[in-house]
Formats: sequence, C-alpha cells, structure tokens
Amino acid sequence: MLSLPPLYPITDASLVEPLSAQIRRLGEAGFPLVQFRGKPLGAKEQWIELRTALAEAAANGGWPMVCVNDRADLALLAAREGLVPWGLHLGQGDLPAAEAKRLPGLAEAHLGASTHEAGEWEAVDAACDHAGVGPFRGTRTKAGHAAPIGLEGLRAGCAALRAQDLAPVAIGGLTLADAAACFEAGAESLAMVGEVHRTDDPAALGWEVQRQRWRVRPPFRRGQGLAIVGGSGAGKTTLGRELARRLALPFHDLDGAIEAREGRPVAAIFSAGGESAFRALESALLPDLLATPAVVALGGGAWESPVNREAVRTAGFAPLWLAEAPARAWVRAGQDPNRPLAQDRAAFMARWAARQPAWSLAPMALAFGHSSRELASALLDW
Ligand SMILES: Nc1ncnc2c1ncn2[C@@H]1O[C@H](COP(=O)(O)OP(=O)(O)OP(=O)(O)O)[C@@H](O)[C@H]1O
Ligand SMILES: O=C(O)C1=C[C@@H](O)[C@@H](O)[C@H](O)C1
Ligand SMILES: [Mg+2]
Repeated sequence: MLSLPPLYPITDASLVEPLSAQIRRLGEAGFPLVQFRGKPLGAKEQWIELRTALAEAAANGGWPMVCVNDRADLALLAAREGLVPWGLHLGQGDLPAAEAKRLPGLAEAHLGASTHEAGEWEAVDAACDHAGVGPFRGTRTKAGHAAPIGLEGLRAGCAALRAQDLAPVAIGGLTLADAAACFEAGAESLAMVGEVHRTDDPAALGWEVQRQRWRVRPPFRRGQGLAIVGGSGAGKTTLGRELARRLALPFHDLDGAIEAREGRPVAAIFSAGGESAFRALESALLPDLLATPAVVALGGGAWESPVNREAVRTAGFAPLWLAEAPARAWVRAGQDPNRPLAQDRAAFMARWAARQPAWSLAPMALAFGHSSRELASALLDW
C-alpha cells in the first residue's frame, strides 16, 4: 500500500493568502505532501498559482510534493512544462483515473479518488493508489457535499479500500480531536483544510497527528531491525544512534562502516574511485549490517539501489524514511567537505527530488522542527 503522511493538508482558496504561498508555508512547516485545491477560482488563476507552487517545489528538492485536485488539464499542462505533480485527485464527476493515467507525463502520478458511500468504496478505479473517504462530518469548506459518514462509515470505507490495496485518506471537517479514532478506524492519513489553516502552528498540529498515528500503528515492532533512509543531512545518523540506544540494539552507520572498512573518509573514496566505487562498497557492506537486528542508518544515496532495498526487505528490517524538508537538510549538510554530493545547492536539490519517489516507498517519520531525541521519544511512545 502507498505510504502517506499522517496529515495531508489541502489549500483553501477562500483565504487571502495565495495558494502557492500556502503550499510554500506548509512545506516549510515540514509537510511533505500538500493538495492543491483551487476551487472556486478560475482556470487562469489556478494555473498561475499551480505553476508557481510546482516551480518553487522543484527548486527546493521536490518539497512539498503537490497533488492537484480535480484539474487533470492543469496537471497535464504542468507536466508539459517538466513540472510533473506528485499526483492528481479526482472526484466522482472528474476525468476517470484510468484516462488521466494516459495523459502524457502523468503515467507515474499518484492518482486518488473521492469516495462517499458503499458502492463507491468497493469500486475504485484500478489506476488509483489512494482514495478519500468522507465526509467524516459536515464541513464548511465544501458546499453541497454528501451525507456525513461518521466513524462507522469511515471504518467500512477504510476496510473496503484496504482490501483493494488503496491507502485510505479520511476527510471532512476533521480536527486533531478526531485523529486517534480515525486512525483506529483504518485511515492511513487525515486530509484537513479548516483545521490546518485555522491554527497558527501547523507544524505542531502535524506533529500531534503523527504521534496519534504511531500510537495506533507503530512503524516497527520491538526487536525488529530498523533501516533509516532519507536525504543527506536529514538526521539519519543522529536519530539512528538515539533509537538504537533506547531500543538496546546495535547501531550501524553505513557510511561509517564503509569508512572503517576502507580506512579513509567518504570524500577520499569518491575522489579515488568516483561515485560508482562508493556505491559498490555500499551494496557489498550493507548485508553484513543487516545480519542481526540493529538500527542501521543508510547513506543519503543508498536507498536508490533496488539491490539495497531488497537486502533490507529480505532481512526483515522495517524501513523508515526520515522525511526532512530538504532546505533544512541543506543548512546542516551543505558544503560539508566529507559529503561530496552536497557541495552545490541546485545539484543537491535536484538529486533530492529525484530520490524522493524511492524514499517515499517507506513509511515516513517527520521531524517538524523537533530534535532527534524528541523524534525518538515519539517513535517509541507505544
Ligand atoms: N532533528 C534535528 N534537528 C536539528 N538538527 C539535527 C536534527 N537531526 C540531525 N541534526 C543535525 O544535522 C546534522 C546532520 O545530521 P546527520 O549526520 O544525522 O544526517 P544524515 O541524515 O545522517 O546525513 P548523511 O546522509 O549525509 O549521512 C548533524 O549536525 C546533526 O546534529
Ligand atoms: O547523498 C549521497 O549520495 C551520499 C550521502 C552520504 O550519506 C554518503 O553516503 C555519501 O556522501 C553519498
Ligand atoms: Mg549519516
């Protein structure tokens, strides 16, 4: 099943703040995925805002990922400009997902559907990988909406979607107080409009919703090995060391293990044999670190290799994507002399954007500005 963030913010076109500014602000707050909902604005304004938002995200490591609501035409136009959105969310009356998938540039886009009742829950277009389930309750942000489904409806909808391997997204007037019940009812993610724009601290809201999800569905089992993946400077080594200490498991840092084995720093390995020599060492050493349960922090590029991903899977380790905002990671790792691929900001961001689809195969952990210690505590609070 597709891995989604615990909280999925949606833009609100009734606000004075332009949609592109909302997306920038939510990305900076630490949200990896935001839905661009431009209704009821006209096509011209929606297009300007969408293009601005996608261009800004592209220059910032593909963060946040943007899912376009309703407008396959605008998603297509964006893709034609090389600004392929993360996904496209389609309502019951919009272009069918299977047709949207045929549009040039959108074959890889994540397609979502809106579902409101039995019948719709069981018959989602096979081209989709996630679907909204709602409305949970009546909401002022959507006029003429379907009847509220409440907790029982949500439970039935989520079960039907999960049976089709679709990630269920609860939606419709949700607040923080609903989070635990919605996750217990089977939601993978909570979509919010009102609550996320009402608060003056959306990061705190995102953090609390994440905690609720982990309490209901821990991202790994005690005793199970953990493989932390994500970009350079995300904090994998720091978090990994902290988690290992608290779990009383060994800690291995893949970069550190390579340096110990080779007797020289990462930068020296890169200058002597190039990136390919380093990648070969990564793949050769990783299985040793996965031999017994441990917390393993992978290097920034290690998860791109299908061989390494398969090694983690067959070892029974739980992968965890430390999904940090790339702008924050750059401040920490940028121009570090021992990080050869973190020297030029534009190249760092382009690489981050290219790697994000692979990282996002793993369940994510979001820091929202918290320290590694706080993140470790939240991850173990179950
Ligand atoms: N949550 C956090 N808040 C603030 N600073 C952090 C956080 N996590 C890590 N840092 C700091 O950021 C820097 C980079 O962290 P770290 O080395 O753990 O990243 P990494 O993901 O392992 O990077 P790489 O892939 O290059 O090995 C360190 O100085 C660390 O102390
Ligand atoms: O982003 C990358 O590809 C890298 C990140 C570091 O962790 C090291 O593994 C090395 O510098 C390569
Ligand atoms: Mg590291």
